[in-house]
Amino acid sequence: MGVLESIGEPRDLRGLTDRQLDDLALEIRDFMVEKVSKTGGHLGPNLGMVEITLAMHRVFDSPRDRLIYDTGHQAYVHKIVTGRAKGFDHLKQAGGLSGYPSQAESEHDIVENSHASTALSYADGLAKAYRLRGEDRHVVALIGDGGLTGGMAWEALNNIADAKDLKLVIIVNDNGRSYSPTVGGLATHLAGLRTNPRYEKILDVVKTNLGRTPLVGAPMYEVLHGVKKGLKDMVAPQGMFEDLGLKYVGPIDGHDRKAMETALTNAKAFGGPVIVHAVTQKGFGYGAAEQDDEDNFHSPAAFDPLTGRPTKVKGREWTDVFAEELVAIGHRRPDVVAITAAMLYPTGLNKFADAFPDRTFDVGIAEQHAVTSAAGLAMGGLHPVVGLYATFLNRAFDQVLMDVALHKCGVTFVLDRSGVTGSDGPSHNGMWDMSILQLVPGLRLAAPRDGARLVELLNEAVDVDDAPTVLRFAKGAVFADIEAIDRAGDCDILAATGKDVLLIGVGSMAATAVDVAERLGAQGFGVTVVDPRWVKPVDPALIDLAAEHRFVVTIEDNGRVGGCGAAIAQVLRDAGVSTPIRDFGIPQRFLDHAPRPTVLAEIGLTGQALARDIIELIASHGEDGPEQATQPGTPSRGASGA
Ligand SMILES: Cc1ncc(C[n+]2csc(CCOP(=O)(O)OP(=O)(O)O)c2C)c(N)n1
Ligand SMILES: CC(=O)[C@@H](O)[C@H](O)COP(=O)(O)O
Ligand SMILES: [Mg+2]
Repeated sequence: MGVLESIGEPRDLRGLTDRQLDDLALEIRDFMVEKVSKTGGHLGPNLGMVEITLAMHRVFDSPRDRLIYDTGHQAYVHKIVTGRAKGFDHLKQAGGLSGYPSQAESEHDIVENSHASTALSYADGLAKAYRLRGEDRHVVALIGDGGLTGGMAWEALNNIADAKDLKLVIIVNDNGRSYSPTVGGLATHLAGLRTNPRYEKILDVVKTNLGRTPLVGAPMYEVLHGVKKGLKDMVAPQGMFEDLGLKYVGPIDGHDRKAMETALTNAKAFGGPVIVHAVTQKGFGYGAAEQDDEDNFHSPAAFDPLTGRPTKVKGREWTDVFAEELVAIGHRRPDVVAITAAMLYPTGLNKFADAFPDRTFDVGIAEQHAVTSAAGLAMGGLHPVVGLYATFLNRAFDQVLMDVALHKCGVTFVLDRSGVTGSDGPSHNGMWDMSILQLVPGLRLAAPRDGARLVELLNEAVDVDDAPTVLRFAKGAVFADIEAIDRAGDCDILAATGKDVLLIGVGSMAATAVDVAERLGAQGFGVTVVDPRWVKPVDPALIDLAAEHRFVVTIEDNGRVGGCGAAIAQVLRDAGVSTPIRDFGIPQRFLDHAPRPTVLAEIGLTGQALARDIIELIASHGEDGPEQATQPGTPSRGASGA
């Protein structure tokens, strides 16, 4: 039996010998490669976290001491040593282990939000609470070098630097990468600390004299071992952390568990805020991940553990269509530039960067800065395209509102992973953008239904130079093109079999709307399916169309509250159109992790469920059947919207 099987809780780590702990580290790495190769997940970040996590749980007493993981994608080892190894067969699956910390799973977990750069703020608050309540508890916040490029982290550090008596240990897990190499002055500074020749020289002196120092006894060895391994603030190059007034310990080899334990033990004993700078390698211990320079192992899908190659061939994705079209636009529009917030490859902007390196800006995990910098770029005569995941735009809402829209800047935001993403859990669903962006005066919002419309709408968006424009599309395989059979205003008519129901399918839900129309047609109901293309502002053509139908139904892969359906209902009300309207979307709650199709079925956003609900809606209005005979011809067929 291996050591891993004997670990049911962190206390089981305390009695292990160094040899057993080294064996455990190897077993954990093999375990994660084997399990994640089947389920997919954040393998690269977690392979770099083995020794650090073992040291954290051996030095601190979780859950009395609180361990917080920034972004939370690197907490697999934490889950393994807190009794959840068996859950990895169902990692990120419906009812299975979450890919992030989860309070429902364990008393050892506290922060579930997967948005980066938040850990130090949580830690600041928690440590203050324990101090005020007189509780002798430590807070340990682990943050990556990428997470440290986020503004919130510096807001927290500014406060923590002043709080000398907070029992707070910050571990900077510096692997030099977010997805891609971490950028900016901070990354350069951290690299400087890692490779400072003065630090290396001192270490050599200590190392070579250690054996010959006549006075060296056991205690001295420990001290000097500590110095060699990083407890050397007297020799540390003057870093910005110390300039801030923060005690800094490091850099330390984050794969040397004993060195980490020594540093954490001393940091704990210090009794005030300490930064422990650990240097690790993303993917450490698994060759394919160590050599990964295109982010393939940050969050891989299932792969062959022997070769590291994906087991499923990915089809053409929404991201690919966007990436290719933006390069084409870039060739004809020298004013178009691109901004990424440390996600060059995941957003597809790596293609634009290859073609136009001087016109591509990676600002680090700094969405607020990305948006306002884009406003500056627009004020300077350029047209920025900001590529983000939809959920991460949430934190830059004020910048969109007051820095871009107020100044009527021509900035285009392209929101990937919009709608239900599913497996990455509640904080990763892109389900709020079409609600919050409704509030922004002058902003134009488009939701392409397929690849052809993505190309069309992206070109229309970059031609708008006096207002923010937004495109949003789902995660994964791009949907098959659905051609329009007619136009009404700027809207595409996808089916027209009668006037019982005007079915407005937004973006990825247009294909589902076509499916619903077919199901309703089979029950004799006549349906007009409309894809608005631009959902904000509401197209006036929808007012006339609504007035001509018995019912209006909207379907969107976004929260119902404040979504497109709500906006359309308001416009119809204001126009005096009394046609009953019902909006379908994501209910206002945090959705548990599960694959996208599973979540869509659970919340009723499938063709079958919607058709059933619409028939019930019609019946609830005291009208039981179709009023008009269904006109001949069936709607054009689209792919399923799942
Ligand atoms: C606000 C926000 N923006 C973007 C992301 C996407 N994201 C997830 S992990 C990651 C890189 C994190 O880098 P780092 O903090 O260095 O951790 P590492 O993966 O290197 O351990 C990014 C950009 C996010 N989770 N939150
Ligand atoms: C933790 C994080 O925010 C990212 O790593 C995210 O999990 C990646 O999502 P995709 O797999 O959809 O690119
Ligand atoms: Mg990193």
